[in-house]
Amino acid sequence: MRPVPSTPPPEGAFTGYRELVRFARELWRHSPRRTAKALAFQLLGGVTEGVSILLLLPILGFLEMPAAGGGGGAAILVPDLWFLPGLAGARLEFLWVLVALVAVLSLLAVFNRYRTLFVADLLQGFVNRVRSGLFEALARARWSMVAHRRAADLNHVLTSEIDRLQLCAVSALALVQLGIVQVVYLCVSLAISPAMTAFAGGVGTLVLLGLHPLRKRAHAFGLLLSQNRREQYRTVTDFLAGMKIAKSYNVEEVHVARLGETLRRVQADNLRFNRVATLANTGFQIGSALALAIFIFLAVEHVALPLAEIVVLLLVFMRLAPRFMEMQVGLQQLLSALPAFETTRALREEFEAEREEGGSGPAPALVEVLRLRSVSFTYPGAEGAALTDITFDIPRGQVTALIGPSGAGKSTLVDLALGLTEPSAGEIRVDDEPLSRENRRAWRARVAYVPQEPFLFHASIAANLRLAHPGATMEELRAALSAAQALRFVDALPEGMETIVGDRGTRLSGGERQRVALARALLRTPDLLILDEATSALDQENQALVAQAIAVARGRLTVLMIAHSPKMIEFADFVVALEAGRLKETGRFDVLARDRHTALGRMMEGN
Ligand SMILES: Nc1ncnc2c1ncn2[C@@H]1O[C@H](COP(=O)(O)OP(=O)(O)OP(=O)(O)O)[C@@H](O)[C@H]1O
Repeated sequence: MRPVPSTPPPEGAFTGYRELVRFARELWRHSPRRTAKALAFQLLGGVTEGVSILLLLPILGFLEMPAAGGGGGAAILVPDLWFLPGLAGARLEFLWVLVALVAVLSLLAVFNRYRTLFVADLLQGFVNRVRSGLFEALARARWSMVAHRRAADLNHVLTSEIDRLQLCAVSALALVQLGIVQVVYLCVSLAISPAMTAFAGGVGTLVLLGLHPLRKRAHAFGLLLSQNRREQYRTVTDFLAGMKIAKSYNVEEVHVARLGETLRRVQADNLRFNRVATLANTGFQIGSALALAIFIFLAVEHVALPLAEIVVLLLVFMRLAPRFMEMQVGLQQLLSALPAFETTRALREEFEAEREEGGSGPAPALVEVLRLRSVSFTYPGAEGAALTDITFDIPRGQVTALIGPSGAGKSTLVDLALGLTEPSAGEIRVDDEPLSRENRRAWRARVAYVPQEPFLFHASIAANLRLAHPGATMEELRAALSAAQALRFVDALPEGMETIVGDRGTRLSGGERQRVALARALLRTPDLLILDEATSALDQENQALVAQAIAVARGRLTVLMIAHSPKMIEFADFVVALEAGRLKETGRFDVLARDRHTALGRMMEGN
């Protein structure tokens, strides 16, 4: 199938050079001392590479004057050049010159190896720092800021986009060295013939300036590449997350086709970009061949330089010309990778602006009651409020059941009580202390949460439990498992507590996962235990057992649980019923359940 290129990103002002400056500043800030050392190495590398060509001068001089000095064996005369003061006309043993050449080039090779290792380590450190900086900013950002982002997009920036930064940094340092080598070559060639140097330098500079539109295209291509890669990540992540569903519906091919389409688009974009880039390269090669011919003509016919100097100038020119092209290619490469830096930087700034404060101060302690007062909440970008004017109390040591139809706002309310999000209006108070930006993180340390679909890490059951309490003893782990009605099944596993639960806990059944997650929450001995339909995957018998476990802890444990089944609701002390984001009724379970005019009463009666 013929690849179809993507629609280019909307034409905006070219920002590539500004980004380049920002990138250079960021690289410098990473480690000024080591970056300065790397630049010094590049300088030294550039100078030595440039100067090594000077060694050719005496050898070429020998070619021109082999018999100079007569009968003295293989010796050469040093030509009269300003950068070899006092040596003009001196006799040098040919063999020694060759030895010096080998020695210098060997030293250069050793130095280059050291420099390569140093620069690679510096750049890896830089990339690591950017990656961990972004990861940290993401980890510390407020939940509401992170929740609406697609995991695939974050994964894309944290992995693929940041990997492209390495290319940015390598290209930037290579450009610095290229620039230095270029200057050295220009100096060498200036010493030999200022006129010819002006000619070569002028042609190169004009070509570089003329190729600006191509650099602009490279930058636009970089933006496209970011878009395409993000699409690839979305396709792959969606497929992996829903592989079971895809297989059960026999729609694997849809995902394969979607990825294929993205990959073909990437290929088409690359082809389109490479066509333009290589066209410039070809043009440049033809142009430089033409310039070279003019150069030789001028050197021979008008400037009448000696043969050795013409040969050196030719060498210099033939090294200078492709380097202008290399500079262009390097700049293109850098500009096409720079959008990755911009994406990373912008995302990090966004997260840092939404950094969650607090956490180090004392957490508000739940002594008597958690109060919700006129709480409303609207999701960012949503038209209507998910919760409106909710007021009720969650008394300490009691079990409060949150009930209501799907979409009533139960999970939204749980996120607020958990301190993950903040009310758009109204407030939540732990006793008399309002939950605020400053203490919300610290409050979460006192809350344990068991979600609808509990997440277990790919580790042992013991390691998963110790996330909640790293220093817990084996006895404490067993007690928590026992309270969550999970000890019996864990003991029956061949490796018991050391059993690895698989990716996201897939080696356990849904009910087993929920009970391990409940044990993890209990291990924390929280002020508030929040269960988001945490018993939904349990059978009747286990539901009753968990309900019993929670009932036993009544008085010690404050529980807020989203519940649907009457089995779970009936052991609650208080019930809060929501409907369409509003409080429908609230009160003691026994009072509401007895009243046929209440939603709970009708629900329990129908049971
Ligand atoms: N991230 C979100 N962005 C925008 N709207 C949302 C978001 N999450 C939930 N909503 C909306 O807020 C309302 C309440 O949703 P919520 O998940 O709290 O309901 P729920 O009572 O927990 O439902 P269920 O019992 O089905 O889980 C719904 O109308 C839902 O569409």
